[in-house]
Amino acid sequence: MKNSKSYSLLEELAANPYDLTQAKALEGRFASMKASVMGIDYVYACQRVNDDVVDALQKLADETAAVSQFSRMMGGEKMNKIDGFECEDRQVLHTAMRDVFDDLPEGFLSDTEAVAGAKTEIAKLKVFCDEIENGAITNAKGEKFKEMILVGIGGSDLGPRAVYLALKAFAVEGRKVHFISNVDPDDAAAVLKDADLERSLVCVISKSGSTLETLTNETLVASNFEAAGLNTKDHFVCVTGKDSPMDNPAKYLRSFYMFDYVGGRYSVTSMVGAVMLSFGIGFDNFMGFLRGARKIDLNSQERDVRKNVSLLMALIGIWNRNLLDHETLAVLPYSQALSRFAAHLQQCDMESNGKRINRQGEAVDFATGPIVWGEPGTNGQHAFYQLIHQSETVVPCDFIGFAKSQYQKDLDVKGTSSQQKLLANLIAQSIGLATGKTSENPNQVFPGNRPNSMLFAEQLTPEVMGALLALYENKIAFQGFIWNINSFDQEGVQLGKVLANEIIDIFTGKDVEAINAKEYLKTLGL
Ligand SMILES: O=P(O)(O)OC[C@H]1O[C@](O)(CO)[C@@H](O)[C@@H]1O
Repeated sequence: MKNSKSYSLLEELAANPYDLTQAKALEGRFASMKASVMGIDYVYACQRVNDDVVDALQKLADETAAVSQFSRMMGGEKMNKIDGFECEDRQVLHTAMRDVFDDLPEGFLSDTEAVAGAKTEIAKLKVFCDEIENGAITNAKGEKFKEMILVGIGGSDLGPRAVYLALKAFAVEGRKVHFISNVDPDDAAAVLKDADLERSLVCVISKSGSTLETLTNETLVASNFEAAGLNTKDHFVCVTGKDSPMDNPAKYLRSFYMFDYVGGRYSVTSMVGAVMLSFGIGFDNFMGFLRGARKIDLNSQERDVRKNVSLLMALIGIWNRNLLDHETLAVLPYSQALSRFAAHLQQCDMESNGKRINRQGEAVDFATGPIVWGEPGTNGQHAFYQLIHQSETVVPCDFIGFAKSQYQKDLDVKGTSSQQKLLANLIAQSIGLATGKTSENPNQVFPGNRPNSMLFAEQLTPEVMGALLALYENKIAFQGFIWNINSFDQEGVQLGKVLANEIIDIFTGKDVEAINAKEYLKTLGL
């Protein structure tokens, strides 16, 4: 990236970025600095960019063939690899999981085999959902299932949980979903205390079928079912990779598959999210969610950066990270339903782009993925916004908002509804961070020039949620393509797993060297 012509141009432009604090700085920018897709507006008026910067970013996208790389990924080219080194060496086809609507425009790429695999699993799922609905599948007493406990961690928990919470307003009447992820026994204990086991399905999710936390929790939950006199085969379904250690259909009421070309953190639109979401919010709503994601995948193949929203988000992220040197990105949804969305994006982005070598195995000479974090507004305003407004650290922010609430249950208090109050705060924060405020009192000076964007839609529906998810997934992929890093492996989490297993061996009395671990345990009295 750094030796491209467009990057030199961007460096020149970055010496004097657009000053959002000057008089009338925002005038006329809201209408012109907006890209829209599926009724979702991405407003970047409060970013430190002008048309010259956006043009240079377009050149960077062109020079790095970002869109072509994305299309080739969708077509099944192996994108998960490091040339010349041992690596996963795989295709990256989470987009095929939503390429199931027979809507391929001419000239667009698709991987027919992966699409066929996705369709097969969706068809199996539809049958399963109907059987639960019409009572063909029940508990031993012939009663219908009304709860589901999802057991999984990382990509097998964060995304599905974030989306379920986002769409809980659309829950099937009388149904509930619980989540167990942490190997902390209190996580499972708290859920099992509240769940009606007799009327519960358990959905165990692990792509590898070998994740310590998930296997431990599966056994723990199963022991509770057995203690209650329930046969786990009547209640447990699994989602796993074909031929993984968990691929044992005889053990489960139903087995669904995900594929090695779908990365864990990109798996929400595969069976990983599908089984639970179809149970919790209904099969049709799940398909609406998929449709939203699919529409964004198609938009992501648009060359013009002012029309390709994911690409624009990616490039503005690169401007902030590499040219303006901002280390983090706060995702701030003004929607309680999106309470776990930032946590999901944290994994999706940081596990993907927290890398320091390129796809040829050489060290990169620039920063890659930002630290991603966030909480819903207005709650966050009363917690960490002080730092965002007035500290030395500049934190770029992505605001997310909706014109209408989901439940449409609101009350006018002192002339405005709660939704209006929420929106007033959202817009106020975006402007305030950008423009800042002068004062005679140094303690009341707001420096401004805190870059932020806004993603805004009419209402958080299943389709809009699918779109939001794909906007960020594709943004992350675009950044990886432009940085020339592999966004699809996660070697960085392996070391911790190996070391934890060594310590588990110490606990079980095995003879391992692990001197540091032994001393550490002794200090802690363990
Ligand atoms: O689905 P699995 O194989 O249990 O993996 C769970 C998670 O563990 C990781 O491999 C690393 O934490 C994630 O990438 C993945 O989402």
